[in-house]
Amino acid sequence: MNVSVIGTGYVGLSTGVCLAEIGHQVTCIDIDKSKIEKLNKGISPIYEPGLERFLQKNINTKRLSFTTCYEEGLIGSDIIVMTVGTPQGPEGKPDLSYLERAAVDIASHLNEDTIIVIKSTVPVGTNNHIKEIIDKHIADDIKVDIVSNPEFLREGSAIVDTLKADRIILGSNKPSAIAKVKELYSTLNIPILETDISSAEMIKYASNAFLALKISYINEIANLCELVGADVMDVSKGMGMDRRIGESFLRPGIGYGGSCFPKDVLALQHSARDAGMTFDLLSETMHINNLQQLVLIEKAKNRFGELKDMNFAVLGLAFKPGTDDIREAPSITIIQELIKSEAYVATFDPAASNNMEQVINHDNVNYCTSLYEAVENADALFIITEWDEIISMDLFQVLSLMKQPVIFDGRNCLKEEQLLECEKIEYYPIGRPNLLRRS
Ligand SMILES: NC(=O)C1=CN([C@@H]2O[C@H](COP(=O)(O)OP(=O)(O)OC[C@H]3O[C@@H](n4cnc5c(N)ncnc54)[C@H](O)[C@@H]3O)[C@@H](O)[C@H]2O)C=CC1
Ligand SMILES: O=C(O)[C@H]1O[C@H](OP(=O)(O)OP(=O)(O)OC[C@H]2O[C@@H](n3ccc(=O)[nH]c3=O)[C@H](O)[C@@H]2O)[C@H](O)[C@@H](O)[C@@H]1O
Repeated sequence: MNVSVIGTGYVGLSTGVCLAEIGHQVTCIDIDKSKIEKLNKGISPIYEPGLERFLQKNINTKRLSFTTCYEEGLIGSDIIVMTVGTPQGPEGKPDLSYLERAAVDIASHLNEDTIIVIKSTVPVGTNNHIKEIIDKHIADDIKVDIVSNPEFLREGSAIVDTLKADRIILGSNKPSAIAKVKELYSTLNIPILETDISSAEMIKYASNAFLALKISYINEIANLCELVGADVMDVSKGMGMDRRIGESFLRPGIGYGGSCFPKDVLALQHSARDAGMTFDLLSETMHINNLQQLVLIEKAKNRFGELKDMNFAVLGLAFKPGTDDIREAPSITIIQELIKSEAYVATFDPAASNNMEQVINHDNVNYCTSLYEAVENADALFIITEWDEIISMDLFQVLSLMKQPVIFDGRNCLKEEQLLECEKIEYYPIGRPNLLRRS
């Protein structure tokens, strides 16, 4: 099939590359010239495991190409997949302007009937709104069907998640359009749920908000565990063994970040408010998450009192391992708090330092190219992102480089056996007993 993908961000690029990989002829369109120039050279503008290899392979086999030109990119397209961003707008309402602009661009260059699949995360009613825009701008004799097909991939595992998704949701009132989109995915053998457009749109928000809720729940349990002397890691494990609860998304930490959970929970709350409902569970989920991002700072203040003029190493900047994305990352809140306290910060991240430097460029913050450089002379170390490189660091070397052997582990990711071997360490995890060896 000939497929045009609109937008080459995390979703668009992963979708385009994977559709080419399973044999479709794919053209990706983006308005960002510099991205398209890079992509045409086989360079991925984002860090995503496995993506660049598939990108180069499919460019070489001529199944994948990139352009900034809608006219060229839409020629002969059987299906157009829209993946442009829907960032947080005023009062938490998603900003649909990128999607609306893309809809006008598609409609103005379309010269045959086609199916438009919307993958971007959008509130109920948006697919119909986009269809109205397209109908208004296309030639009278051309017909377009819309299929809502929300995306569930995670950053850091986007390729695997696309090729091995748990489910594909297809929402449409046109059986012929659904049949065609099913054909697009047929070789993947992924279970498909067919539904109406509104339910498909709601499934996306309901899923993301539920996962965010699960994280806030386990984080509150972690905070309670600290107060009553239980170990949240055992609690989480024990809960997860119940198949009705499930073990995933019960990892306690310093809160969720990323480009989607924060914005999607807020957007769902906004939709609820528009519909005359408050949905307090969502407000609580967000409130808990905001406080959780500050938990390590609180622990440091309890330990040291004033943080002024102290040196802190911050390991991990990305909102999760396996990505260079720092959108809404807890590291931003933590570094900003340290700056506010007039402390000095040395950071290390295997992929996200350049992105963070664009957001926080301050005299007190030093971006190091090695983990061991970042910890040198530190009064304490914050672990923010559980990258393999950080989990498997040489703890003895790290402690020997630090001024004081104090570690605040925001992801409970350091190995217990290794910690127990340390003669002198102060280790403060989340929701479990501290390890204090001061002798
Ligand atoms: N990032 C993720 O892991 C996931 C994101 N989503 C949703 O998918 C959508 C896209 O997210 P990301 O890929 O992260 O966004 P992104 O911000 O990484 O990429 C969006 C791309 O669209 C391009 N674009 C904007 N306007 C355009 C236009 N008129 N024509 C062509 N290209 C245009 C931008 O230049 C950019 O390259 C959002 O609605 C998001 O909520 C859904 C699941 C996962
Ligand atoms: O709509 C989206 O954009 C995507 O949002 C999330 O994916 P993503 O944000 O890439 O990453 P996750 O693995 O879900 O992690 C999100 C945040 O939650 C945190 N998290 C996750 C799991 C957990 O147990 N504990 C926890 O604190 C992570 O550290 C991270 O900050 C969803 O998992 C995807 O299904 C969805 O498609």
